[in-house]
Amino acid sequence: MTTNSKVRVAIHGAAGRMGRRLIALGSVDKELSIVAALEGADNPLIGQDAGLVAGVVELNVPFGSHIHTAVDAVIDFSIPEACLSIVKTCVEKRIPLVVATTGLHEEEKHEIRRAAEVIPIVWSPSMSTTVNLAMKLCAMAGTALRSQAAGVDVEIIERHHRYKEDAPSGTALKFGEIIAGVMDLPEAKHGRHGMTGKRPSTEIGYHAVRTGDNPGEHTIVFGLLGETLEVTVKASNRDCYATGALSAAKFIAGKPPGLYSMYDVLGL
Ligand SMILES: NC(=O)C1=CN([C@@H]2O[C@H](COP(=O)(O)OP(=O)(O)OC[C@H]3O[C@@H](n4cnc5c(N)ncnc54)[C@H](OP(=O)(O)O)[C@@H]3O)[C@@H](O)[C@H]2O)C=CC1
Ligand SMILES: O=C(O)C1=N[C@H](C(=O)O)C[C@H](O)C1
Repeated sequence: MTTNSKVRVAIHGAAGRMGRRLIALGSVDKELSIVAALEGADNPLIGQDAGLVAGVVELNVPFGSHIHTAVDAVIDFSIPEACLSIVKTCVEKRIPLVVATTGLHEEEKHEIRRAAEVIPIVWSPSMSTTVNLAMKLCAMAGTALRSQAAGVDVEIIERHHRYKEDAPSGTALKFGEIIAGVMDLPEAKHGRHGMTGKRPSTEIGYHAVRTGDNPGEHTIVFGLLGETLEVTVKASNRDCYATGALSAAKFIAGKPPGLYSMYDVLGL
């Protein structure tokens, strides 16, 4: 299934911010080889060498819009519509897949779950080790604090670069889902404005900040009366997501069909 025991990886959304870091870091990873760099058919970089565009050596891998070679895993960092299209391709070709794209609607998420009945998929809104560890810590905090007599207010604040198109981040929503599950907080409140009234005890508040080139920060606030716990995790560049996704590709190649998380990849 692999050539010279290297995992053959295709990057989908390869010319994007994340795609370029995946090409750059993947090109120096001895355990894998980047064999395809996929973009939309009308992308102006089609035909150009992915390594040169990513700022590393020539890889002899031109940007293209279809998979023409043997591939052990695809990594997707694109946009929701394109993500669903590569999910379909991977199902047809029975290729293991890593899904990192966020901003998916419920129906699109449902398609990913259905695809995982046929192919193995790692699906996570954050490939970062410290973000996934912070999720574990927040599950622990939520469990420990859920029966506080005076109540606990959970607010999630995320900061990202000005180019980000979805809000709140997929990671913020995942933090919320995990905490809602352990603390039984069924309502989501996205920002506040005007005469909002007293804060209900049943909600999680989400706040999305968009500034400059921030590669991603999340702060989860557990507010009690008299004291506050905050869990903060910050990326200083995108390589934490790229290295996590490359590890996920190595993990998923050759696995049986099913839905896997970064907890599985990282052994958390
Ligand atoms: N799970 C995680 O750890 C992380 C997830 N993300 C998520 O990954 C996604 C991408 O982020 P980022 O790299 O910053 O975004 P970019 O906009 O920089 O990259 C997206 C890329 O996808 C390309 N694309 C558009 N249509 C298609 C298509 N039909 N087929 C193939 N490629 C296509 C875009 O091309 P074009 O410019 O021509 O439209 C672009 O190059 C976002 O959803 C983001 O939230 C980001 C970081 C970490
Ligand atoms: O768009 C980004 O940049 C990021 N998106 C992901 C998300 O929405 O959670 C992960 C990371 O925070 C960077």
